[in-house]
Amino acid sequence: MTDTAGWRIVIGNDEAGVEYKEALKALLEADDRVASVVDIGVAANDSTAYPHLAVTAARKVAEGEADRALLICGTGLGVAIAANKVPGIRAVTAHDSYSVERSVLSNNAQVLTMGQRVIGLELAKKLVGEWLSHRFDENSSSAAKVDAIGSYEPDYTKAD
Ligand SMILES: O=C(CO)[C@H](O)COP(=O)(O)O
Repeated sequence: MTDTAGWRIVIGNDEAGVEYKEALKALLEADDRVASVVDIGVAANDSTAYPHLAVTAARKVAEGEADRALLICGTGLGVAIAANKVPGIRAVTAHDSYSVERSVLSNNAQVLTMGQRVIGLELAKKLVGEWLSHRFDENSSSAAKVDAIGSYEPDYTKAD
């Protein structure tokens, strides 16, 4: 994202996250800091397992179609674990203000996940609003540490 363009966000959920996905999607769509919202989540009667939608969303970020992803499941945990399987993706579950801030400023996480069965909706909305205001500083002391995370990713180009 450039300073002026607005975030391109992909949002997703499994059947345990439908209600919050709808509420948070509406919040994002009404926010001037957001350029676009792409919904890859499932409907209430769709039992698609959370890893599939998490990886779909994470791939959109990894491939540059979106800047960030917001994923909702029952706990937020499964979608984070699955999204982190996509090379280049840093996905975190965060249900408090400080963790949301540091997920961006320390970890340059592009994917935020939350659990509909864990956090109240009003707090989730507040945190998503805060999330939009945080931007990673590539010149910060955290940048080398984030690079170090990437250095542990498998390099498939070296496969025999
Ligand atoms: O929270 C979930 C995964 O972390 C998901 O919404 C429910 O998963 P389940 O407990 O395996 O049904």
